[in-house]
Amino acid sequence: MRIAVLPGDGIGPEVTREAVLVLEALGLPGLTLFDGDVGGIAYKRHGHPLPEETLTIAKACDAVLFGAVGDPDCDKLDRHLRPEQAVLGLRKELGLFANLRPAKVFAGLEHLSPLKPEIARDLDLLIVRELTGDVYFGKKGIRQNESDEREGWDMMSYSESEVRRIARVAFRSARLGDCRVCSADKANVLETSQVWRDTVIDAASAHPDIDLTHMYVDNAAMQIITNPAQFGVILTGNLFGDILSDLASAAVGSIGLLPSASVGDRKTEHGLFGLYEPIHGSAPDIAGQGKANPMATILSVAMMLRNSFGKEAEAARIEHAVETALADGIRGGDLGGTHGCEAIGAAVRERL
Ligand SMILES: NC(=O)c1ccc[n+]([C@@H]2O[C@H](COP(=O)([O-])OP(=O)(O)OC[C@H]3O[C@@H](n4cnc5c(N)ncnc54)[C@H](O)[C@@H]3O)[C@@H](O)[C@H]2O)c1
Ligand SMILES: CC(C)[C@H](C(=O)O)[C@@H](O)C(=O)O
Ligand SMILES: [Mg+2]
Repeated sequence: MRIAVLPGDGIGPEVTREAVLVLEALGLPGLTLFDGDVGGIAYKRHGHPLPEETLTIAKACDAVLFGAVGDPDCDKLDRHLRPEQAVLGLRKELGLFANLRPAKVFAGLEHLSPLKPEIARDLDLLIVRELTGDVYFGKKGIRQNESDEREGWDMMSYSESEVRRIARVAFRSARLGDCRVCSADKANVLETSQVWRDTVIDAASAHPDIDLTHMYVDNAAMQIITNPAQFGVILTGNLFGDILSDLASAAVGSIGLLPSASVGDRKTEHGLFGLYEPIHGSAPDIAGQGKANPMATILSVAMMLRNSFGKEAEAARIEHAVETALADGIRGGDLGGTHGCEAIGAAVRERL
C-alpha cells in the first residue's frame, strides 16, 4: 500500500500529521508512505507549487493524502505559481474528475450543528462534485476593455462527455443509499447548465432505479439549511460544488469535520486510485497554533482505506473513533471546545 503524503501549507502539516498517526496506529502490514512538497512551501523550496518530483511520487502511489495549500505570502504571484495550482494540477494531471464530499450529522451530535436539532438530525448527504472542468479550467485572462478598464474573464463550459461521466458516478453513489440524486445547476441562466441538465436527464434514462430531481443551485443552498432531509446525493459542477460543500460543512457544525475523496477511472492492484483531503484550506488565521481540527483529514484516511484499499472494517473503525471522540466531548475551537490538534488526534487513536 503506497501512499503519497502531501501536507502542504498552513494547518496542512498539523492535520496531516495526526491523520498519518491514526493510519499508522491501525498497524496495517505493507504500508509505505512517501512524502512530497506541495503549495507555497514547494514554491519556496523548488520554485513551483507542484514540482515534477511530487507529481511523479503521486503517480507512483496507490493513493494520495493531501493536507491543504494556500499561503497569503504567495497571493501576489503569477497565478500559475500560486499554491492553489498544486491541488488543481494534481486533480487534472491525475484525472480525478469526481470529488465525493459526504456531510453527515452523527446521531446524538445534532447540537454541534447551528441548525435546529430536528432539522440537523436528518442531514446525511453526499455532494458529487465534478472536479476537472467548469470555469476552473476554462480559458481566462485580464484584458483592457473599451472603457480602458481592466476586465477579468473566465470561460465556463461543460461538454456532454464530462457531464455524463460525473452523472454516472452520482448514480453509482446513490445506489449505496436510497437512489435519490438531485442535480444542482443554474439552467435558468447559463448555457453550460442547460447542457448539464439535458445530459444528466439523458444519462439517467439508462438508470430507471435512480430518482432524479433538479434544483437551481441558489435554491439548493437554501434547502440544505432549511430541509436537508430531502437530499441523498447532490450532483453538481466544480464551482457550485465548492460552494455547496463549505455550506454543508457549516450545517454539520464545522469545516474541520468534512473529508473528501477525489477519484477518476484509474485502478490499482488494491482498488480505485484516489486523492483524499479535508475540504478546508490552509487556515492561515490559526496555522502554527495547534488549534486546527484534524478530524476532516482523519476521516479522509477512512475514505482512502474504503475506496482505494477495500478496507471497510478499518475505515469504519476510524469513523467510529471520531464519532465517539466527539460524543465524549473532544472538540476543537471550531466546535466551541478547547482541545488542540494533537489532543484530538490522540483522543481518536485511543478510541480506535
Ligand atoms: N484544498 C485546499 O488545499 C484548499 C481548500 C480551501 C482553501 N484553500 C486555501 O486556503 C487558504 C485559506 O482559505 P480560506 O480562509 O478561504 O479557507 P479555510 O478553509 O482555510 O478557512 C476558513 C475558516 O475555517 C477555519 N478552519 C478551516 N479548517 C479548519 C480546521 N481544520 N479546524 C479549525 N478551523 C478551521 C479557518 O480558521 C478559517 O476561519 C487560501 O489560500 C485558499 O486558497 C485551499
Ligand atoms: C483551493 C481551491 C483551489 C479548492 C477548490 O476551489 O476546489 C478548495 O476550495 C477546495 O474546496 O478544495
Ligand atoms: Mg473549497
